[in-house]
Amino acid sequence: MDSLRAVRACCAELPRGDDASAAAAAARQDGLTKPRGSLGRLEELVAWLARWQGRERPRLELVGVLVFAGNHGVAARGVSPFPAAVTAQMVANFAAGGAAINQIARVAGATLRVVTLRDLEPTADLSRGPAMLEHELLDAIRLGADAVNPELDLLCLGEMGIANTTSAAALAAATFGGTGADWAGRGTGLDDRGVRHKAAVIDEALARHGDALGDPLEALRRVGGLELAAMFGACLAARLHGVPVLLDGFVCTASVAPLARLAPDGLAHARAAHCSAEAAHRTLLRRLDLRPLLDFDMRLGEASGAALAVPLLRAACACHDGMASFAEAGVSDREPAST
Ligand SMILES: Cc1cc2ncn([C@H]3O[C@H](COP(=O)(O)O)[C@@H](O)[C@H]3O)c2cc1C
Ligand SMILES: O=C(O)c1cccnc1
Repeated sequence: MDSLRAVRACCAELPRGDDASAAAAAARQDGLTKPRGSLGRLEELVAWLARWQGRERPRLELVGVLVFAGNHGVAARGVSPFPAAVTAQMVANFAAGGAAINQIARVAGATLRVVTLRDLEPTADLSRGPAMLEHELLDAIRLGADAVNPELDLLCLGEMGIANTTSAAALAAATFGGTGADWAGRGTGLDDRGVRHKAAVIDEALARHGDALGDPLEALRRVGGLELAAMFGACLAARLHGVPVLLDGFVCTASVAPLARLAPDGLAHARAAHCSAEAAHRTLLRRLDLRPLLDFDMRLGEASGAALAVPLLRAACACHDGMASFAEAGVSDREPAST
């Protein structure tokens, strides 16, 4: 992917996953000692993992958590209660093991990697002009893509970047229409007045960029951010490598919305791990036809919601792999329907 044109071309020909493995996994589920379908969404999740891993019995030996960190020029507009310096301070906290994601990733049996974008030098203020130049967008997409280990069995995606819920809301508005008020939320804890100001800043951005936001990659360049572009690149690379993806909250989901617009099934290899308490996340998930696994009132980011869903997938795989079939266990299957 050495040009935006190459990124577009790549999106036009995404791999579809392995039908045979998905079908074999579903067939195996039907023969296990349980009423058919009784493990509900655990069964569907196994078939999804099987499709993208290309394995009838998916495994979760190598689970990665990638957190991309970047700063935003729009932070200067007072759209977050926290100062931009917190981004770097939290990156240091990740390295020291003191953040929420350090704990949740450990519990999930996942390896955490934090990637900082451009030494945390901020983007330009998206309310006054494009956040990034074309080469900056491309560099961030590539950094994200290159951060994905192709050997992973599952990738959890997340971010850290003060003011990035403003960028995410603007990108959601660019993707699905609507105004700042439709997509702006409290982020790290704005009061009502703060949310109104944030919505007004987003409206300024939407007015300034106008029709140019109609193109998904141009929208990502103009109102996205470096860590959002990196998550986009990582999600795309995961698709190419056959690595299934768990998306985190509002910011992570917004960052991959352009992929859904560049290709009709662009997010088929991804699942929404949770629905964030950031108000517009539920709307965004609906618009993308993503059904979250968890709804836990979390609104942190850092891939925390994505990593929290990993144990669910582990349980799904353990049942799939370890359960006996009716024949193996000598359990009577249901009677054929009587006429
Ligand atoms: C201490 C702290 C730790 C965080 N970890 C994730 N975020 C989250 O909050 C930020 C987005 O919210 P806003 O748009 O309101 O600034 C992002 O950095 C996100 O990852 C944090 C925020 C703070 C303050
Ligand atoms: O849902 C998210 O991604 C989110 C919400 C608030 C703050 N940071 C991230």
